[in-house]
Amino acid sequence: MDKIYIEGLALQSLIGVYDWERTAPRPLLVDLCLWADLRQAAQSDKVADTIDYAKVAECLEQVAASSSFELLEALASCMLDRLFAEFPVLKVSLKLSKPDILANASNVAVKLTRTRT
Ligand SMILES: Nc1nc2c(c(=O)[nH]1)N=C([C@H](O)[C@@H](O)CO)CN2
Repeated sequence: MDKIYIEGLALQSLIGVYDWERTAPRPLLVDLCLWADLRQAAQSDKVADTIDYAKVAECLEQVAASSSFELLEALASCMLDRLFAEFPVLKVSLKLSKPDILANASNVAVKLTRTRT
């Protein structure tokens, strides 16, 4: 199956379990793989025949900016729900990273993979 990738998408969201995290939006990173049938776009060379990755990025930015979850898992799940609702994707794998939050780690992340039911 064909795939579209977005890697290192920088977003901001109010997210975290603890009070000290909930005073200001925090930088997050998204790595995304979308499974879709890209044969028509490959043939036509028209953006209207594919999933526009710029529109996908806008969608994720909007979800992140307008939400205030505690857990990365919850925000990632909300993002997947929006992607399935707004784009003809067959399967999505989304890694959501929260860099520089743990003293002795450069990054923490969750990765969710879902197939359209
Ligand atoms: N599995 C998770 N564990 C934790 C999360 C999370 O989102 N998923 N979040 C936190 C805190 O908000 C963290 O960012 C700061 O300690 C802790 N564990």
